[in-house]
Amino acid sequence: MVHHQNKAIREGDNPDLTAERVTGTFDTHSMAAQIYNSEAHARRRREITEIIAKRPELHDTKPFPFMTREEKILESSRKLTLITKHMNEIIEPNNSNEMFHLNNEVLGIEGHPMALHGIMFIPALTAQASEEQQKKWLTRAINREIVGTYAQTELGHGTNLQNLETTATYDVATQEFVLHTPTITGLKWWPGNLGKSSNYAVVVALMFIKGKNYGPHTFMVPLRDEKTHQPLKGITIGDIGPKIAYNVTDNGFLGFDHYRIPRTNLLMRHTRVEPDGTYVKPPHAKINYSAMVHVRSHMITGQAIMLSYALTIATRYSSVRRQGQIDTTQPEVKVLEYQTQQHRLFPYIARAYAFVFAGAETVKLYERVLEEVATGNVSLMADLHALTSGLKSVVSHYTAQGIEQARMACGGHGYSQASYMSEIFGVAVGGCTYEGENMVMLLQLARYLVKSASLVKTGQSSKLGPLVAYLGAKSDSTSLIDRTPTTGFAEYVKTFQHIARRQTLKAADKFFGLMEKGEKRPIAWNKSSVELNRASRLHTRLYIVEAFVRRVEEVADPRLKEVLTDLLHLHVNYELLDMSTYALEDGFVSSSQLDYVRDQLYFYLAKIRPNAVSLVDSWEFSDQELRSVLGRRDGHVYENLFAWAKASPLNKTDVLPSVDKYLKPLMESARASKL
Ligand SMILES: CCCCCCCCCCCCCCCCCCC/C=C/C(=O)SCCNC(=O)CCNC(=O)[C@H](O)C(C)(C)COP(=O)(O)OP(=O)(O)OC[C@H]1O[C@@H](n2cnc3c(N)ncnc32)[C@H](O)[C@@H]1OP(=O)(O)O
Ligand SMILES: Cc1cc2nc3c(=O)[nH]c(=O)nc-3n(C[C@H](O)[C@H](O)[C@H](O)COP(=O)(O)OP(=O)(O)OC[C@H]3O[C@@H](n4cnc5c(N)ncnc54)[C@H](O)[C@@H]3O)c2cc1C
Repeated sequence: MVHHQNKAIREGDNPDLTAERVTGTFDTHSMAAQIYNSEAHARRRREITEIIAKRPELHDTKPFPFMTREEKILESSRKLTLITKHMNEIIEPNNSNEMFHLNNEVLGIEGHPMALHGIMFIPALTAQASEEQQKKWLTRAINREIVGTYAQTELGHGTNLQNLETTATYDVATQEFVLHTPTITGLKWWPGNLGKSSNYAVVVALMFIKGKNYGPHTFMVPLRDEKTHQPLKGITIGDIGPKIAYNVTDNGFLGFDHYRIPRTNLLMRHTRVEPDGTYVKPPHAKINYSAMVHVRSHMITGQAIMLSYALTIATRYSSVRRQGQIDTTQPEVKVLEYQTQQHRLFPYIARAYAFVFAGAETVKLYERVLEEVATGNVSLMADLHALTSGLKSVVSHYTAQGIEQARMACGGHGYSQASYMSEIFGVAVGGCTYEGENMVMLLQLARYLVKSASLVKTGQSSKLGPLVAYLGAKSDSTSLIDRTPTTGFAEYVKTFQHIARRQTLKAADKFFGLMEKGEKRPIAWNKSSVELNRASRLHTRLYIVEAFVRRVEEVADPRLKEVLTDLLHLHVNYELLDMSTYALEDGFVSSSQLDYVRDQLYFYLAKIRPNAVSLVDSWEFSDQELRSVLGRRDGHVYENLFAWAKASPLNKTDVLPSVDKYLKPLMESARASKL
């Protein structure tokens, strides 16, 4: 067997796809180590994939699109039970990265009965429960003796947490909190796995002590009997019905009727209520929002992975799909040869890499903040909140757009559920809403930016944090892109900094100006909010570019460095063109400079072309994980599309009951009336 740089090559594959892999200039295992941020993790992913490949009981019994929701939940529970039983044979104990991969392979992205247990319930208990409480609940949760979720959002309120309606009123006499849902709109609504699976939840409720509202607090609440799984008395609970996607997760509703829990079920790591009702406040007012920050920090990587699923499917398929000619004297080309197809896919391949690099930095910062907060140091919480608010919004927005572009790049077959594109899109686009609606979270970042702008305007730039230090720097008068003989990334970064700084200062000026004219602060804020959110997006996109630059600078392997540098070139040119209005409006970049940027973009589309398949193969998704007929590693698309269609439940019989019952009589009566 010939040794190839692209490790996805196998004998018997579609030769069109093999031809693409042979042109790859770098080792895909080494690139996987960049993507997954360590050689060891990339290797472990492959090992886990191999273990699963050898265990048919962990495979899907039929394609997900052919199952009903009930069947999917049953199938997912079956596999969840198996992986729980055999967890220690497959992954390292308590390794959340390995667990994430195991879940994606075996259970898939549509969710499962313990999705929220791992991503929010355990993190909430870890960060917010006292040691004593952790002894009582956390070990049981980790052992899966109990199943939990995070119940915050209500029918009437998701964004505005101060106006939640669920109350937890302290009863000094019994030392209990009384949980109550006063109205329909106060029903908890949306929490994942609340509907049918969980028997506990970390519930967010407004805490009242002696008539005073202390705002949202988190409580550990038993919901269902541990033996019978029946709802406990005082609890109304159920599933909210099918959603756009993510339907294996039973998002639920929950109401309380004067439901009592002990005082000690308030999560008390940072906040306390003494038996007599004395309130001990936390070191930071938002410390109990940590489970949200946990998801926001990790979902950047999750989104990058879902974008790459779609790009892997579309890029592989574009290498085996032949349609039309470029040179009419030549045979039909692979659709990947079209510049429009490359322009549709390659900038998103670059974005997916940019997002995963930014995601790794975010998780690192999150872990640092988590450690510091545990020792009482809350100084970085605001920075982390601002960064994750911006990143979750920008990354989920472009991920959804990229997946939709990838779907359209697959033509008609992209519209078939055999592509799995609609599910990937549906799951990913949820990220624009959950963990804070994107506009709302951009406005959270904007608060931080406006404070920073105010420091700049009052001559206190030295106080700016590292993420916003550029706001205090002076711009060159014009961009130096194409004005220096060796235009490099530094000129692009300075241009993005200029654009983000100008928009931030302009939006802040608008806001401050309105207040100077007498507008009340919240009115001035609302009237400036579109401009403020533009600033947040530009700031975040600058951060993503910088994270990409930092990573490329670190890479030692020259072959990897070269292709990642190509991708970075593509990224900065594409991004600049995409935000060119901002660059042009104050003349910082001229139209002739933009022509250069455009030429560079086309140059790098062509340069990346031979590496396109290797760049998506490097994410090392198995066929089981991708669940897409179009995205198959071996490229044998057509025969498998036919097999997939034949397996459709509708094809079990030649004549459907609907035909017997309605269409046949209809046609017969139409024929009869003609006689
Ligand atoms: C397990 C690990 C695996 C590792 C492997 C890696 C792989 C990748 C993992 C992939 C993960 C994919 C996950 C997909 C799973 C899908 C599951 C979906 C689950 C969804 C769950 C939910 O949606 S839970 C509900 C979420 N809800 C929200 O987000 C609500 C949004 N609203 C808010 O957050 C708040 O209301 C608010 C922030 C908008 C306002 O809060 P509040 O009203 O209290 O604010 P104030 O106006 O009083 O104060 C503002 C002030 O507070 C500061 N602040 C706010 N939040 C924070 C914070 N968290 N930290 C620090 N500071 C904060 C804010 O900055 C303001 O400060 P000022 O100084 O006043 O400006
Ligand atoms: C797939 C999925 C899973 C979820 N899982 C959970 C879970 O496990 N647990 C849980 O508790 N919740 C969960 N949620 C709920 C989710 O967190 C909320 O839906 C989300 O925070 C948005 O809140 P909302 O629905 O109240 O939107 P709204 O706030 O009603 O948003 C509607 C519109 O109003 C705008 N808007 C609202 N407030 C402002 C403002 N202040 N300024 C400007 N514009 C504003 C928004 O931008 C948006 O355009 C989930 C949601 C989804 C879709």
